Amino acid sequence: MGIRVAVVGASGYAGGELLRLIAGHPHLELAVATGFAQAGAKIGSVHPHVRSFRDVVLAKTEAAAVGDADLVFLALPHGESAAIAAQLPETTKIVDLGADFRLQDPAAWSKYYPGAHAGTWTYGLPELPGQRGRIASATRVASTGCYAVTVVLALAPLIAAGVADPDDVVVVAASGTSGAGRSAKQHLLASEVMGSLSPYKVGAHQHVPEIKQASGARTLSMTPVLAPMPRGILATVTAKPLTDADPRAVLQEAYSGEPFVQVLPEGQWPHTASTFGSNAAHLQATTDVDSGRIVVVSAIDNLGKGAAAQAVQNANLMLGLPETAGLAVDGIAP
Ligand SMILES: NC(=O)C1=CN([C@@H]2O[C@H](COP(=O)(O)OP(=O)(O)OC[C@H]3O[C@@H](n4cnc5c(N)ncnc54)[C@H](OP(=O)(O)O)[C@@H]3O)[C@@H](O)[C@H]2O)C=CC1
Ligand SMILES: CC(=O)N[C@@H](CCC(=O)OP(=O)(O)O)C(=O)O
Repeated sequence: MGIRVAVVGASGYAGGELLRLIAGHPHLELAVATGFAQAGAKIGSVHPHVRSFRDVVLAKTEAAAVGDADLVFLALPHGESAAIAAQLPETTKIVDLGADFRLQDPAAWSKYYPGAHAGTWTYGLPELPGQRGRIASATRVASTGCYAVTVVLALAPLIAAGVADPDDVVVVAASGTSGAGRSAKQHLLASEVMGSLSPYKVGAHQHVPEIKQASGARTLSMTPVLAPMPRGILATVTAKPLTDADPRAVLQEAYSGEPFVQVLPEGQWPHTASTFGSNAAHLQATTDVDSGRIVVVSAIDNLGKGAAAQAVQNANLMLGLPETAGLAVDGIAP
């Protein structure tokens, strides 16, 4: 028998990807899946691509539904995780995919999110120095934001090495539409998105404080762009150099033993499609010949390394399983 896990918020995009990963995981078993408006529906009607659980009925999202699951994935809208988490036994392991417990600074929370700051859990990015061990011994882990993981992987080693100026970082990052969740929104209609790129939350994105907290950046401008594709994030991160070190060599050294983070061969630049369906992050770096700025391009699948696969990676560590269990390093292309 496998380790019993619950997916709370299973009817959403991140929840659906969690179900797909659990179905193929060698050690995990689905104990229960819940929905909110879609409670009572069969998984087969909500996520037709997840055949393995097609006859499982979504329970109502409430703490009681979780029962005796060993680990709970929370894939709920921001602000909804704390109430459920507070009702679960302290021994129940939880991985939260939402933002509720990511930030250390309550003032940073209040600047970008409604409601009171719920608290701070262990930050779920194993590739940060020392973080893998902290996650392995934690019972509560806050998985990273999708833009945050894309940018932090590109930036943190360069700031830690004193190579990039933490006070001069500029990010432009494009995301597929699934990053905005599944609920109907006018700006996500096919007629608004198809054949068009559009910036949004310009000058005020909620992941900026998370990126600063996790990467060591102090001043950062980020412009998100909605891209006409279902999945994927491609971030271009530029920073003022503080030394003449080769940024690519710094990233290569930082990630040489990492199973999921790959600095691509010289001359190859990341494509979002190469990461689809996987927990991979692809990076490439150079120095801009005109401005002298460091340029790093980083690509992930927002539902993979940006959400569900990252959450499973954290769960694997918390459960003492092989970190890579049930996760793909190879994407789907074209
Ligand atoms: N999409 C992404 O790329 C990423 C998402 N995340 C985070 O994961 C979480 C889920 O995101 P995503 O799957 O995209 O969102 P969706 O909008 O696709 O799904 C939201 C889920 O929450 C349920 N829900 C909606 N309203 C409530 C409510 N008031 N109380 C309880 N449950 C509710 C929905 O149930 P129902 O449909 O049955 O009403 C659904 O299961 C969010 O915190 C998001 O920020 C993190 C990283 C990336
Ligand atoms: C395209 C799009 O709208 N993306 C969302 C990503 C939000 C999200 O999912 O936030 P977390 O990763 O913090 O949970 C946005 O930019 O707000």
